[in-house]
Amino acid sequence: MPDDPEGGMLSWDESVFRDEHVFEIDYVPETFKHREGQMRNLTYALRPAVRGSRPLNVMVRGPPGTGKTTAIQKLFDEVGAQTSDVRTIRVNCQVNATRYSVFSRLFEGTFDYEPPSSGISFKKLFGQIAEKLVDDDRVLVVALDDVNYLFYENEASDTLYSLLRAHEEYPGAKIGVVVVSSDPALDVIDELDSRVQSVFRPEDVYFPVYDSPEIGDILDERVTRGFHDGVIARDTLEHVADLTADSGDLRVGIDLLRRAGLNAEMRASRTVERQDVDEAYEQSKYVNLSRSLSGLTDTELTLLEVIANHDGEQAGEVYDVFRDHTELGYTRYSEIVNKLDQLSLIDAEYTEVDGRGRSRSLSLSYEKEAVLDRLE
Ligand SMILES: Nc1ncnc2c1ncn2[C@@H]1O[C@H](COP(=O)(O)OP(=O)(O)OP(=O)(O)O)[C@@H](O)[C@H]1O
Repeated sequence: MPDDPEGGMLSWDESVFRDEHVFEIDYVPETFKHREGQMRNLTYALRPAVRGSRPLNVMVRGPPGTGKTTAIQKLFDEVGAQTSDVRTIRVNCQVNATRYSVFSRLFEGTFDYEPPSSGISFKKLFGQIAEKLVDDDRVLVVALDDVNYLFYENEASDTLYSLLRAHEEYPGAKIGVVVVSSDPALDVIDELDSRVQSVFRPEDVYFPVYDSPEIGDILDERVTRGFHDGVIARDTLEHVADLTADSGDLRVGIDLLRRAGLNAEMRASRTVERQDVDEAYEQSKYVNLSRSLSGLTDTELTLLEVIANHDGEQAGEVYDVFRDHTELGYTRYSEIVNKLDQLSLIDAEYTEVDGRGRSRSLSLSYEKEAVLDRLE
């Protein structure tokens, strides 16, 4: 309860925050600790591009919230500072999950305007990007961030094939690819068609989860920039680091700091206490869930809701309910089930059903209320 004698919240011009923006999702940190080795390997792979040659392809892997996207952003900034002869484009495959949509994004990055909305063929789209590259004598480095989403949609092989063999159709086109996967269960190379495997031999760069001391160290810098002096005590920050280490996702910690700060303000306190952190954790522990949900289509969300209300039932029974909401056939339904499973939103486990052989039972990976609350 308020520990301010006046009661109520801190007044509008009082705040625990010096700069709340450093806790926002799109903030690119000034320093990037504990990733020196990864940055070195990435720089090594891209160095040829700065000299005008095709760079080495790279496969970046690691669980969510381990700094992969940040590394790419830092690296692309550094390349941009060196030369304007390399074009670097990061594609978020959660948003651009088909080959056509990846290339639309590349078109936009190349020409600074979107491709015609009336639609042009993939071949034309590709041709214009490649010709521009050759005309400008530039090297293109494409980062396919969260590439696992291309696999869920069965678009990964076609997309990579087009990028990796561009120089055959468009002589002089120099393209390097950095694929970034955050799905530990996905064997990227293994899942590609053999025609892609034969041309894709990437350098491997791995991002392990940060341990608690590393998390504390990284968050300490946000605290210094984001909060006024003395707002959060050392042992409270260590508590934040420990909670974050449980999930391994640094996003949890950043979200925790922000929410804990807001909770402190709500109590009209100028300091963030352990209770603020613990209350905040009830929301922050779901940042990954919220992020996964934000990338789903309406149909996928509908199916997830049906599964939430029929937790643990057989796939066939769930489909009967789902069919009341959509026109989709069973094949497409199974594909969506697979995607939700790969995203670790559900567990689709094969079980024996009496007299009917094997069937999958579908159960939620999170508490039902946590999912339903976020679907509203
Ligand atoms: N070493 C670091 N120093 C400072 N901030 C970091 C560091 N590593 C990660 N972050 C921060 O943690 C958050 C998550 O990092 P990032 O988006 O790079 O992770 P990711 O591995 O790409 O995650 P995902 O696989 O889910 O896309 C970002 O807000 C980023 O600023």
